[in-house]
Amino acid sequence: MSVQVMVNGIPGNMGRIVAETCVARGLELVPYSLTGEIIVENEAEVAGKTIQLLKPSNREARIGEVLAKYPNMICIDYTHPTAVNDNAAFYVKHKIPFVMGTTGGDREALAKLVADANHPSVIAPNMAKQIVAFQMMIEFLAKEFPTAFEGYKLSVVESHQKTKADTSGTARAVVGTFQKMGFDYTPDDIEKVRNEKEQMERMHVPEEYLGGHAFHTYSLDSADGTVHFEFQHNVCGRKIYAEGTVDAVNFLADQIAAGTAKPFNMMDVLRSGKMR
Ligand SMILES: NC(=O)C1=CN([C@@H]2O[C@H](COP(=O)(O)OP(=O)(O)OC[C@H]3O[C@@H](n4cnc5c(N)ncnc54)[C@H](OP(=O)(O)O)[C@@H]3O)[C@@H](O)[C@H]2O)C=CC1
Ligand SMILES: O=C(O)C1=N[C@H](C(=O)O)C[C@H](O)C1
Repeated sequence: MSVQVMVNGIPGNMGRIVAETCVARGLELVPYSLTGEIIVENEAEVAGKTIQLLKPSNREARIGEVLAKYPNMICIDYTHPTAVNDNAAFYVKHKIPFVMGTTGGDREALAKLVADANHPSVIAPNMAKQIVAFQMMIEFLAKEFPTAFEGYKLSVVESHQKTKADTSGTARAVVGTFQKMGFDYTPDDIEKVRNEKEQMERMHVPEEYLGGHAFHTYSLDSADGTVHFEFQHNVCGRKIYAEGTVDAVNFLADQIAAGTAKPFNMMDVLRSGKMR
């Protein structure tokens, strides 16, 4: 039996591509989606299906009908940083397993919510396999060689499409790991580039990807300026995250079937060998 998924955040950019990727990889797309209050339409055409859009104001009244038809569905959330905690509380309340790709919100409260309920979930600010591997590499550095870059100066710059609502959740998470190495640097210090001219001229974002890209550079410089390290991940488009999201859904479905589901992150998914 194929896994049933409700993709929330349609008709947004990630919602659309994730829904298409779910269908392409053989998952059953549930024809409902949680959306924002200001969306005027009640339906959207995605992946060859008509998707009914449920707003924060009517989702409580409608979710019973959705769960009656799709009792085993898994939700995928690509909505808005302001919706993260509220949506997660909704999934926990209705006992719906979920994969949360949306960044921002109160991440500590989110982690506490799922931990207290031992709720089946995968939460991560980045679903791209190779970026998750990079995050694990930096975690390894922090654990095994925390003083390797002692005295160095950290700087982080990220560029995303100008419509992005928040600072990169990935950069925030990586900065959290650098903090474990003693760097006096906070997520507020991350430099955001949202000006398209600067994105092309300084960050070298190809023009055709101004509407969807994620460029990150983490620089480490020795105190005397003679040594420079640079870690960079530059993604054009969004396909890589959509593929990782489907991997996360399949992983979570396996855990549920085995009776071992609990809160996970993408590092757990990568470790499982389930990422394509
Ligand atoms: N984990 C990962 O690998 C990745 C994470 N992301 C994250 O995913 C999120 C979405 O990105 P993106 O698709 O580009 O953003 P978009 O703005 O294109 O789409 C977001 C959609 O969510 C809707 N929305 C707003 N509020 C709610 C709500 N309360 N409930 C449900 N839907 C709502 C928006 O509607 P409206 O326009 O009316 O507000 C919009 O349709 C961001 O946080 C982004 O950082 C993105 C890529 C990869
Ligand atoms: O909004 C995006 O586009 C992205 N959001 C995620 C983040 O904030 O880290 C992941 C990736 O950078 C794309």
